[in-house]
Amino acid sequence: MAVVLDGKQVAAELQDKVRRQLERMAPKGRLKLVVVLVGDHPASASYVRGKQRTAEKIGLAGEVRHLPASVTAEELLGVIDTLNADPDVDGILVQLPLPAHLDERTVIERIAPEKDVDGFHPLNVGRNFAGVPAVWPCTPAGIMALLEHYRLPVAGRHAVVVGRSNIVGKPMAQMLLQADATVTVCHSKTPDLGVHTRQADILVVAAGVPGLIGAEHVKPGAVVVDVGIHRVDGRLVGDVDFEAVAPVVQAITPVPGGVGPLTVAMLMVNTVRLGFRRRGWGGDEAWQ
Ligand SMILES: NC(=O)C1=CN([C@@H]2O[C@H](COP(=O)(O)OP(=O)(O)OC[C@H]3O[C@@H](n4cnc5c(N)ncnc54)[C@H](OP(=O)(O)O)[C@@H]3O)[C@@H](O)[C@H]2O)C=CC1
Ligand SMILES: Nc1nc(=O)c2c([nH]1)NC[C@@H]1CN(c3ccc(C(=O)N[C@@H](CCC(=O)O)C(=O)O)cc3)C=[N+]21
Ligand SMILES: [Mg+2]
Repeated sequence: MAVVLDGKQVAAELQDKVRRQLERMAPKGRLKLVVVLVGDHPASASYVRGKQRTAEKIGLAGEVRHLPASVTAEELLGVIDTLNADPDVDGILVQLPLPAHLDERTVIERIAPEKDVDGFHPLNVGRNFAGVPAVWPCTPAGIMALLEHYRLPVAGRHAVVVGRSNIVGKPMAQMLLQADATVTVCHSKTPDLGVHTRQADILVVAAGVPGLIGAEHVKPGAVVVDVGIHRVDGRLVGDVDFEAVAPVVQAITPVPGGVGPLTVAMLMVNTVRLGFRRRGWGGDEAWQ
């Protein structure tokens, strides 16, 4: 039976590290993260509450700017401009997806890159892909922290990523590549997924399809990271059929309690890194 990788535990440790650094800087001021939530997408509202709760717990000011689903592009961009210009605001996150009448690209590109805690702005994407230090998107960054925590080697391994979204799959593949893995990326047009996933030493699944990966898709002894999150019959499940896959592999993340909490913890780390840099409180060495 596999080791169950405890994302919740690793997230708690990361948060504690961040909390101690914020405590040290408390005499200088309080960093602030603003989450912009448009409309009433129920899953989004629940994630956003989780983010705000975590922020407050570790000593960040966490504010949710809740806008109606009917908000115009001009109004939303105006809110972002105000947050960009506000010297008290260190991090801005616009919760995705946005209602269909709003163009996500335009909105993401409006966020000041030095406050872009998601790492979605093209300047940060470009820097990251070029290997220039910037903040990485929270989900892949959290997964790398998890692999490090459990001392699961990446260099020289064959990593297979299922999914190629800008928020998970692509940055995940790039982070694994920069950590010296050999990387394969699969997507909805990949004819035979199993041919690739069965070769994975490290398999990261971010397809958004419940139960997509079964025992027949994995190599015995692999490390499996499940990014997917779905509410099915009132319970949370991932893209991996946990019951079927866990007995075959070396290690696997659960859903819930795996990647999700790490995403939230990394959001805090990114906020603090950007805040320290913007306020001149020191570089990364100041809080690591
Ligand atoms: N736990 C966490 O912190 C987070 C969880 N999530 C969850 O992770 C999942 C993925 O999110 P996200 O990347 O935003 O999703 P997207 O829908 O943006 O991307 C899904 C990707 O998976 C590919 N895909 C879809 N179906 C298949 C299939 N049958 N076989 C192979 N590839 C497939 C798509 O291919 P194509 O490009 O060809 O369309 C696409 O590249 C979702 O369940 C989401 O809720 C997301 C973010 C954070
Ligand atoms: N701009 C933006 N940035 C994001 O990072 C972003 C986003 N938009 N839109 C939606 C996705 C999804 N996402 C999750 C965060 C935490 C959990 C999480 O904490 N999950 C818990 C369970 C939570 C629950 O109980 O519902 C767990 O897996 O244990 C899940 C998913 C961030 N995303
Ligand atoms: Mg949209």
